[in-house]
Amino acid sequence: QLKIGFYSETCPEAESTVSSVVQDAVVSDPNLAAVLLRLHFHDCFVEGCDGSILIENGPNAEKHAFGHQGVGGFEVIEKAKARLEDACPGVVSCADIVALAARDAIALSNGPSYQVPTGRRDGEVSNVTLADDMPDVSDSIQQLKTKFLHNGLSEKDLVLLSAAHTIGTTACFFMTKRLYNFFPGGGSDPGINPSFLVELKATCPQNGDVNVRLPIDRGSERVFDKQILQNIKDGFAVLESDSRLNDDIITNAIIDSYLGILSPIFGPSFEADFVESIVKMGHIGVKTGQQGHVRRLCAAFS
Ligand code: HEM
Ligand SMILES: [Ca+2]
Ligand SMILES: [Ca+2]
Repeated sequence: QLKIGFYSETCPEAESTVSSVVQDAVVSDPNLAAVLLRLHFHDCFVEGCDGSILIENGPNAEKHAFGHQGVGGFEVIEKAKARLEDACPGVVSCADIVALAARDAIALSNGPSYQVPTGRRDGEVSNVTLADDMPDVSDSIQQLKTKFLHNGLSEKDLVLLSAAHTIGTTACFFMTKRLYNFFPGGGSDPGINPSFLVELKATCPQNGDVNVRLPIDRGSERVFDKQILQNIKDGFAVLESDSRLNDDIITNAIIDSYLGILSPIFGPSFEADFVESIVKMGHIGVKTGQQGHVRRLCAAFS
């Protein structure tokens, strides 16, 4: 139902406007690339890619859900929306702006460029309980697979989309359990490479400041590349959920396929397959045609 260039007649400058707003934002704060990419994931996984996460309708708004902890980039989306309301009022949906911004963020991080099918309409619900099934860092590999499958995404999509952690940072908040309380009696995740464990504990000491941030892809936090997969394989994953991809023969083999371990010459392309997966993610539960509406302000239903 979505199509590439949906706005080519109704708002020809739609995509270039989003690109220029995202570019300005990332130049002034490089980490916004990661933030915008994450925002697209969190939007799509709750009620579909419909801008539901952008709504600010009080303490029970979806955006305040625990599962959305740390999500941001709202001001960038709202700025692009304001420019587009000036240029072509009531035409470009907030849901599409989120999807386009994620694409631009990847390109600005030296990742693959791709075309985004557009034509999403904005959703009309927002409730904190709707995000209860968001994937969690502490989920088992089985839970992660199930949550992705519920959104029409395969094990391969799970691996490729988790590799979005090739850019960005996490707060120590998400590390505490993994470093100090992994088992009921305490202790750390045995999946962490011992030399890395020392490093992680130094950055996130027990009872330390949980707001301290560290790169998720060790040594490559600003570049969109497949280093994250090598790090995961070697026990250098920072996020617990990424490390869980090692726990399963299928996801393990998928990681290996991109690292050229199974077939050094004829292996699949990480970049090309990532693009396929993120475009697929961008189709989750989309509203098109007469469904939903196009908001005037991304944070409000009207
Ligand atoms: C598989 C399930 C996933 C889990 C459990 C998960 C969890 C997390 C957590 C806990 C953080 C740190 C947040 C913070 O401290 O601010 C994070 C960051 C991030 N996630 Fe995920 N994530 C998952 C999948 C994805 C997917 C599918 C994408 C995009 C396609 C994505 C993109 C990102 C990005 C880019 C960041 C860095 C954000 C920043 O620098 O502020 N994640 N994720
Ligand atoms: Ca949504
Ligand atoms: Ca990287």
